[in-house]
Amino acid sequence: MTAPHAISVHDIHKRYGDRDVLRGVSFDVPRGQVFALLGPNGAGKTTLIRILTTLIRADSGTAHVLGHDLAREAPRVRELISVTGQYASVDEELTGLENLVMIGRLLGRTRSAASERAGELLAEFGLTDAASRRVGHYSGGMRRRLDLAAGLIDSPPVIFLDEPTTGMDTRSRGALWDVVTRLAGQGKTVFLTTQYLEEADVLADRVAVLDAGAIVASGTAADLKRQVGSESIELVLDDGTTVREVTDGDPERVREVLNRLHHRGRVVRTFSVQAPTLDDAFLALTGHTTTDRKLP
Ligand SMILES: Nc1ncnc2c1ncn2[C@@H]1O[C@H](COP(=O)(O)OP(=O)(O)OP(=O)(O)O)[C@@H](O)[C@H]1O
Repeated sequence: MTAPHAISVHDIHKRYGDRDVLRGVSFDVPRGQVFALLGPNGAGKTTLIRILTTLIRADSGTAHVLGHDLAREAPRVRELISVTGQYASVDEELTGLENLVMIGRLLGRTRSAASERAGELLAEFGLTDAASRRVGHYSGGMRRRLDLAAGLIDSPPVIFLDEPTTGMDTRSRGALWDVVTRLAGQGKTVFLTTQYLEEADVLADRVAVLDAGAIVASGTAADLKRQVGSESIELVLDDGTTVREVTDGDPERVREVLNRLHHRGRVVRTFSVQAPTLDDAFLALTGHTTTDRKLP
């Protein structure tokens, strides 16, 4: 028998009132991979994480973590996972070190074992210098890293991160990306949700795109980018309107866009070349942008 996948999701449905938030979601995450669920606000990402971490139940469908059925073996699943949400859950009144020691003690470690593990994690997450500072004085990025460290005291094999870098500046985002890369290097399976195409591209072995509760595309980031195109141009016209087009680095396609605007008598004020955004991906994959479609 082959070893079960780290995460296996089959035909999950979830409805709130008359709103179908998840509409038959299925995918597998092999062990030791980083999997990114990419989608805009309200797509259903947090709802799916809450289901997979046993906080809420799906209306129908099945899901397994390392072969354990979420519906029948929730306590076992909880031993195998850690989950870090969008809001830090550590105590602001305590120092970083005190927070981790306290959680270690709650998990049944002796004081010296808890301190030792806390020291290891603080070092691993670049927080040693801030160990004896109160968390209330940490930056958002430092808190998020401490929060993630708090979930890793017992070194669970499967790690869920809900939008781990939303609202972070570029430096904190880079620091968190390093942490995720290191966890993957240790053989952990990481499931993360994100609104950033670039984040999925940098971190994930496989990406699934969630749109209004359904997976509309999945594959490697390279597969996805092939469908989306590698480059877009953004033009601001003299009346202030913005035009974006995927051009894939092809000068001919840039010329076509400029000619078209010229024939329509439009004057281009500025011109920039950009990597595709989540909006470009959505437009290419679904025919609509992230904002022009509401849930059914
Ligand atoms: N407990 C709830 N009761 C009713 N509706 C809910 C509940 N939780 C989520 N929803 C709705 O389900 C939809 C999906 O929400 P969800 O939080 O899963 O999206 P998301 O992709 O994580 O977005 P975000 O990036 O905003 O967290 C939203 O329209 C939300 O309003």
